[in-house]
Amino acid sequence: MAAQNAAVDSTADSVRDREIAVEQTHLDQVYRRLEEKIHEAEFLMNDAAKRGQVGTPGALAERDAQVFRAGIHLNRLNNEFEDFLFGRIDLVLGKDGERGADGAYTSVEPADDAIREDLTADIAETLHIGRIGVLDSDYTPLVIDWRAPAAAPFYRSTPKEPGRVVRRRVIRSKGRKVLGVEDDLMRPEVTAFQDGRELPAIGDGALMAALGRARTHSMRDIVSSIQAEQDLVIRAPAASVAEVAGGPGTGKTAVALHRAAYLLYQDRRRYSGGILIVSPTPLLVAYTEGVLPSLGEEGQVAIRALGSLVDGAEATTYDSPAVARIKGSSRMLKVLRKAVRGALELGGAPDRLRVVAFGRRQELEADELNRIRQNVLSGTAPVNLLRPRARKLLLDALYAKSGGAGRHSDPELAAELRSAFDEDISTEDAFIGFLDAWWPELTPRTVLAALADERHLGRWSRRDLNPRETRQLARSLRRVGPDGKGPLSVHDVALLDELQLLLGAPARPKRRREMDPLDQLSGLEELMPTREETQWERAERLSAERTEYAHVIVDEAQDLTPMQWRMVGRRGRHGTWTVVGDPAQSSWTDPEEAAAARDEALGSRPRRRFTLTVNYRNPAEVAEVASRVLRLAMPGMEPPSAVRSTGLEPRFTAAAGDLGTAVREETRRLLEQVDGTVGVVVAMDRRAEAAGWLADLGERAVALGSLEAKGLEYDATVVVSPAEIADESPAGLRVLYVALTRATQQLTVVSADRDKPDADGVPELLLP
Ligand SMILES: Nc1ncnc2c1ncn2[C@@H]1O[C@H](COP(=O)(O)OP(=O)(O)OP(=O)(O)O)[C@@H](O)[C@H]1O
Repeated sequence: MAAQNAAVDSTADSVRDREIAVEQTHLDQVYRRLEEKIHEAEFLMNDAAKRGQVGTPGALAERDAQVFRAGIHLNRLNNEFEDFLFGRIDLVLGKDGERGADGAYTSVEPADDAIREDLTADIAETLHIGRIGVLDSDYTPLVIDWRAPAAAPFYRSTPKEPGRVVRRRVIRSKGRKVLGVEDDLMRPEVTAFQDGRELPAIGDGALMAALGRARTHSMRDIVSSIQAEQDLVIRAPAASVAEVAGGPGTGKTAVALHRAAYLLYQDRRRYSGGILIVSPTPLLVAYTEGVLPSLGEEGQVAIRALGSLVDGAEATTYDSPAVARIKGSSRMLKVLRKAVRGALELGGAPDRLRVVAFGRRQELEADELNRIRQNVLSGTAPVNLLRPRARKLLLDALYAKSGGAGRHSDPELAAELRSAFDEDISTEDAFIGFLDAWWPELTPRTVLAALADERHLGRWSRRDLNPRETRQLARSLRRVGPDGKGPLSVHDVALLDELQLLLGAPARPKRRREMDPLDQLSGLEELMPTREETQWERAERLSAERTEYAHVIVDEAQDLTPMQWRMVGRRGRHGTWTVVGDPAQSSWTDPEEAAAARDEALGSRPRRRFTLTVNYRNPAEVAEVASRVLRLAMPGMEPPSAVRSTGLEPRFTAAAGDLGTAVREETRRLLEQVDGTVGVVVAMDRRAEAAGWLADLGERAVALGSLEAKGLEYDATVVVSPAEIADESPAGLRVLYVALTRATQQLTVVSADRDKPDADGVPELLLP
């Protein structure tokens, strides 16, 4: 019997080896073609460099453009050289037998006679799928870009709805070497033939192999194993708003990133306006940053944390939940509106204006000045932009007092007199000094600093915040210092953005440019690089200055506060949107207020809703423990179904003495058991302490505050004192749900006394 099994194994091995060799031959052919293309690009670069020596402005511009294009080309090819061919589908003949622009048959359904009555069929087409498309010199497709319509069956086909696909294959390769293949049969009942030989099926499927891999500190793309329900979202038309809901681990972040790459592929011109991906934390940005380059997309997509959305501001701290709740609430809008007006009067605004006009002293008293200020402020324009109007009304009032208005009946002479008067006064030092103090140019940071004074804030917030909230808010803003340049919190950044809008951009001094002969040619300026700036620098500068995007993708959307929705909304006023989130993971306490702000940001655009239902991250054993908290946090809400099981039950331990020692021990144990990362999730207040606990355990172990764990995942996690996390804020149970759903393999829960663990160490909150 053993001998018979060995024979079967060796036959299987030889079929596998043969299939690997088949794919290797194809990959070799693709690399040969890629090398040819790289030579072409290099030739372009050299040719362009030669033109540069000619030196006329036209030749210079052409050179720049060519170098730019060839550079991108080369860069993409080099980047995608690693592991770029990952899939293959074998298909039977399509219904109409027609081919599309990429050379592949277009029909999704099989021809009537494609599968014979005896359930045999011939493979009519084999397509290889990769990160970019590669055509052979005769334009036959060697590799189809994963985003091309012809690649859709690779993702969409299921045994239930196979379409033309008989076999789907995932190819694993490293560099130029094919390492393995994993096949799924979409029509297991059919025996298919290719070149007279029966089509074999190898391996246990690619998805499980991908899910079981150890995690590092960077997210991987899922391009070789996107599932059908995810593919529907990735390829959804971008006409309006795609709203994607799904529990933890259903691939929302992965889908959002792949969608960005897909949209760019579909319509690069339309999305030249840029795609913005908004992430809740810098940790999640760092975690996901590598995915788009691995999909061949860089440059057009900006991934920004909520705390880095405003240029020149970078959030480095977190507010307590109570303060976050105040700063995030839409009530702040009214407070800020009053603050920008009120801030004008701070800094010792003079209560009298004295100037000399036409040789006589003119004065405006406090009540007149006040009337003028109120009159100007009755306008809705941003406060800094109202300054010219304030100046004009001051001059009007002074002119009226001077009696100049009645001096000439001739309108022309009267106008001349008035203009001489205005010029006389507005160049006077006393007037200039007065205006600067009485209507200062405000910056968002100075107003934010002004809010830190409880007396001032009390005046502006009287109707909208209670005295306790006012005190808490003022105290928290003291951190930003008198000039507003101190450390900012994530929620401060949304306030700064709102203030920027309410104040209007302060007039920036224009950058001086050297004289350029091309400046005389109208219209060319936009096309031509200036002397001080290369095309590359210019592209970088434009993307840094960009504040509006063609498409905005919001990840972890359930967490945006109303003020953050306003900030993000402004960045996609004219764009289309993809919004992904899970209400059960929301750390925001007032979901209705946030929903209203979200509706306002998304406007009346039609919405398409999608739901993702399968948890690819957590083993069933971990998901079951997390679902106990979901029941408490969101009664009636169904968790997604976990796709795999490890047989490893989560471990519960009650810290007998020092909590730190227990956590350290558990972390050390897990580090021995998994190859990848271990995340230790603690209440926000314990972050620094927890970092100390893990100090010498190496880079694979990371301590995180509960809010920082958003969107991340680790091979194993240690969740420390569930009760402490749950008690942190009114949304604490949902935050705990997030913490419990980070593990891809193992979960350990360490309880403290307040968790009231039972005899087995299971904390009260996690009892079945
Ligand atoms: N089709 C897939 N093939 C392979 N891996 C997948 C697939 N879909 C999701 N994953 C993996 O599952 C994990 C969870 O994905 P992701 O982080 O995108 O989920 P999420 O819905 O954003 O989770 P959360 O709401 O908890 O942040 C990741 O490791 C991701 O790579």
